[in-house]
Amino acid sequence: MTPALKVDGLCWHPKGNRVLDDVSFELASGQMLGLIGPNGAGKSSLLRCLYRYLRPDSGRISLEGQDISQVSRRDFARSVAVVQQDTPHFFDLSTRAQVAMGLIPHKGWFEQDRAADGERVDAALAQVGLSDKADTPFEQLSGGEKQRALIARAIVQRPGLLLLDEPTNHLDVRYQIQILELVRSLGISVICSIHDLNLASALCDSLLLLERGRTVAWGTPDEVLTEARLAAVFGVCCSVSPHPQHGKPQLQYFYGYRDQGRRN
Ligand SMILES: Nc1ncnc2c1ncn2[C@@H]1O[C@H](COP(=O)(O)OP(=O)(O)OP(=O)(O)O)[C@@H](O)[C@H]1O
Repeated sequence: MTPALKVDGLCWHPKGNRVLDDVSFELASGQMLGLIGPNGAGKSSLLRCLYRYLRPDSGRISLEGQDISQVSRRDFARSVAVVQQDTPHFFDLSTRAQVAMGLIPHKGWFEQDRAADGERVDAALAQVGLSDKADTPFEQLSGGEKQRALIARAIVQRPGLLLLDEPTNHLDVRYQIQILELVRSLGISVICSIHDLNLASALCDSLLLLERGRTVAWGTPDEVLTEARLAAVFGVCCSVSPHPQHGKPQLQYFYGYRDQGRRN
C-alpha cells in the first residue's frame, strides 16, 4: 500500500550547514508520527521541508505517491494543514473567522459561505473547547487558546496530512493530552514535533528521533525510547518502564546535572 508520506534521503544544507542530512522515513495512512530530538536537532526544519516552506537540497518527499514539488498549490493546501510553532498575527479577526480560514482551500472564487460551513466551524470550536471564545478577537486569546484555535482551523481544513510544530507548547497538561488525543482521533495522518517524550510515547504510533539533522532511530515508541539511546542523545539518565495504563514506554528521569557542564 502506498504510504501517506514517504521521505527519501532528505538533505537541507543552508550555507553548508548540515541541518538535515539524509533523513528517510515513511508514514502509513491514518498514523501519527512524533518527531523528537534535542534542541536544534532539525525537527522544525524537517516540518518546513514537508510543508514546502523550505526547498531541500536533495532527496524526495512523496505525498500519496506523488512528489510534493509536482503538486499544485491549491491541491497541496487542500491536502496538508500546518499548525506552526509561532502563532501568526490575525489582527481584527474574531476567533470564529480565524477558524473559518480553514475552509478557504475548498472554496472557489466568489463562492458564498454555506450553512454547513458555519456548522463545521462551530463543531471544530467545540472540539477544542473554545465555543465560548468564538466572538473574541483572536489576538485576545491566551497562548494556549490561540494554539487550540489554530488546531480547530486545521480540523476545518479536512486535510489528509496534518503537520504540527510543538502543538503542546503553551498548553496546560489537560489540554496537552486532550488536544493530542483529539488530533489522533481525526483518523488522518499526523506528524508532530514534540519535546515531552512521555506524551510522544503515549500518543504516537511511531517516533523519528533526530540528532544534529540525522536519524538516530525510527520505529515504535518501544523500539526508539531505550535508556541507552536517551542517555546518548539527550544526555540524561532515566529509567524506562511500561506505563501502567497503556503499556508503552514511560520515562522517569534522574536529577543532578548541574555540575556536569554543558551537553554540547
Ligand atoms: N535558515 C537557516 N540557515 C542556517 N541554519 C539554520 C536555518 N534555520 C535553522 N537553522 C539551524 O538548524 C538547526 C536546526 O534547527 P531547527 O529549528 O530545525 O531545530 P529543532 O529541532 O526544531 O529545535 P528546537 O527543539 O530547539 O525547536 C539549528 O542549529 C538552527 O540554528
